[in-house]
Amino acid sequence: MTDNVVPLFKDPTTGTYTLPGDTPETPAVAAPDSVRPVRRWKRTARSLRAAVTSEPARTAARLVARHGMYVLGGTRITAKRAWDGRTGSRYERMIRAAEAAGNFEEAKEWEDRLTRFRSARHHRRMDLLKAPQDAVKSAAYGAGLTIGGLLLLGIVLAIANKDATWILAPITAVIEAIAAAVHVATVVWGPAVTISPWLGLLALWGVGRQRQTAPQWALPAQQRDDAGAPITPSIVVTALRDLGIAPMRKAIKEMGDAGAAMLGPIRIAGCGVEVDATLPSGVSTKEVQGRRRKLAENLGRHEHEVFITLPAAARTVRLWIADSGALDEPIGPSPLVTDPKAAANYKTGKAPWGQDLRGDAATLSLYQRHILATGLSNQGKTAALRALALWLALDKTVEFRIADLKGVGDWGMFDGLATTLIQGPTDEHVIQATEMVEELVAEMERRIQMPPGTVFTPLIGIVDEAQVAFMCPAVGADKRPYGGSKATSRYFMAVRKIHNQGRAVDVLLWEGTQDPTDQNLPKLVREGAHTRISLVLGTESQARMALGDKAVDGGAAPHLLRQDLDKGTVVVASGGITIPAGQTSITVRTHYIDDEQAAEVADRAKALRDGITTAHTVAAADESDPLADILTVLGTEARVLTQEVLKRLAALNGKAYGRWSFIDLKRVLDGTGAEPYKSDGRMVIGRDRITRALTNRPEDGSASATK
Ligand SMILES: Nc1ncnc2c1ncn2[C@@H]1O[C@H](COP(=O)(O)OP(=O)(O)OP(=O)(O)O)[C@@H](O)[C@H]1O
Repeated sequence: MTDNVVPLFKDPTTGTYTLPGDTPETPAVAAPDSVRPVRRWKRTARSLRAAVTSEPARTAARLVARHGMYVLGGTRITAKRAWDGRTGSRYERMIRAAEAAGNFEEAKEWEDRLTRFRSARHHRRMDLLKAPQDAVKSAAYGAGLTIGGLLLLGIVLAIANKDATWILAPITAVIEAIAAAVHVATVVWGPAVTISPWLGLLALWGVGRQRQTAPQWALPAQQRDDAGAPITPSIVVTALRDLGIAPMRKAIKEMGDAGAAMLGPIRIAGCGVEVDATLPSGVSTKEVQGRRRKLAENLGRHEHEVFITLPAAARTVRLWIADSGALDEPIGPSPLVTDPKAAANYKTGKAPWGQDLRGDAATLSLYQRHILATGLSNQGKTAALRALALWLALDKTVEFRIADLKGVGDWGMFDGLATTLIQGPTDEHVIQATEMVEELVAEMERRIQMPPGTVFTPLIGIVDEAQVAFMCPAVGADKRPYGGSKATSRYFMAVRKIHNQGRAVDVLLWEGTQDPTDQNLPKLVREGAHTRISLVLGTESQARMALGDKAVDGGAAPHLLRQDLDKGTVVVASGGITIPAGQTSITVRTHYIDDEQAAEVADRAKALRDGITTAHTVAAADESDPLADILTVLGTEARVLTQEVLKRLAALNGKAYGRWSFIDLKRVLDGTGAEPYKSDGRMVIGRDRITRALTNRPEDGSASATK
């Protein structure tokens, strides 16, 4: 019950109402007088508090504090400047700053300057001792010369006017001028004495305002919110000072205003700025890297908007700080989509893949490099890998064999472009993918045995969702498992062989894999790739698996990308991309090529090639039908060179035809009426003849290659 409510009680006998403590003889004393002041006090305090904490009052308080602090700060700065100008304290401060930054050479230079300043000051002071005599002498000479000069002028005027009174006229004029000046001064003096302190105050306020000496809380609302504010040297130094690294804080405090000497120039770099900071001795680059979030917050940015890398210079961190929100803006479409004439060259070209953080085009060379692309699910791994394949497909010499172990059609546009396209997630698909990779091994071994100097066409094997293969429990008839990472594991061993020897003969493997662990992405496989790409990952240990220790120690941090927000942003460690000196990786925002656009680019790539027939399974060697397979590989062409037929047969079924030569081709075609013949001086096989031979073949004539 509150103090304002007084309970009444009904007397059952009289029916009247009484106050508590009322008796007929002693009426209840009215509420004590003391109650009232207490209530009033409370009310007054409450309204006072409301008035003081109201927004207009706060704004007024801020205004007063702000301008007061400008004057105080301006006074402090002006006094300091005056003190600096008259003493050697500026030099001493620079010496301390250079020492704190560990730059002893610079400290020595400042010390020399201090010595020179002191000796010059000493000379000035000694000169000052003789100054009064000199001043008296100079005044006497000056007065004598002036009076003499004026007299001379008067004499000349007197002669000219033929009137002796002119002799003193110049002196009289000067005396009158001085009298007038004194009169003016006496009139002005009073107001000047009144106004000058205010002018002085205004000047101090101006200095304080210019140097922003008011505390943050005293600023107007729109200036108080410094999130996304432009980056200045003072913001960077303050952010570093407040990182919570004691030696850094101490060193920067000692440096005072000279703290900005730690920084290189702040350069515009794409949608942000870049600045190198040389750390004071006793502070390691790793410590700064480990406090990325705090640094970002101190800079008024989100964590993902600040990147810390290590440039070539020792004890230096390179900060790239995005303009606020700029990283959330999409980058433009891929040149592959916008330029219908885009071309590719496997050996000399670079895939136009995206933009680095500086906003420069990021291009990747795919020449003789195995690729590993890793990331959490649904973050753009397939799209990033596919964009590379689409560019490379525009070089018609490149052959693709693809196994997509997710199989929802992400690689469907390669049907009619790749020679093999396996799509599906089951063990059966893994078995086929394994056989496809084993065929790549067979082709690689065949190429290795060719005479030195032989030029090979690029053969790219792609296994997307490769973790499915490593985790496959299926075991073959020979008791060898398809998955796993044992010495008997078929997929693992085939990948290892290609990693070890494929590069030199242009048999390359690109793998896309999800959420890496030691089980679904064995160490040896991770390290066999020359180009390692990572989208966002869950942990630093996964980042190490994806990109290697060296890249992560050098600042690569895919685990700090934002899941679902940074789709398509990759961290790349590769010799195929230009990485700034000293860095071990680079962050690239890739262009997104959606399924429809991918199909258009693939159609352009198909138009460069002669009707490729894509095999959707890997045929077993003992099931092959050479005549039918020859017809398949001829596609829509009327005649094809025998060498080309052999190549296509090997691609179609490496096990059956991988080691075939012209003799084998001739053997199966002898007596069929479709034997190789000469056209324009070169041996070819004709499509019509093969079709006829197949039509005329007796029912049991589908002899296999091995029969
Ligand atoms: N470069 C990009 N920019 C913007 N969004 C992208 C980019 N790449 C991919 N995405 C988006 O991410 C989605 C998933 O892409 P993608 O299928 O390539 O991911 P993934 O990592 O391969 O997925 P999964 O793990 O399921 O195979 C796409 O549908 C698209 O919306």
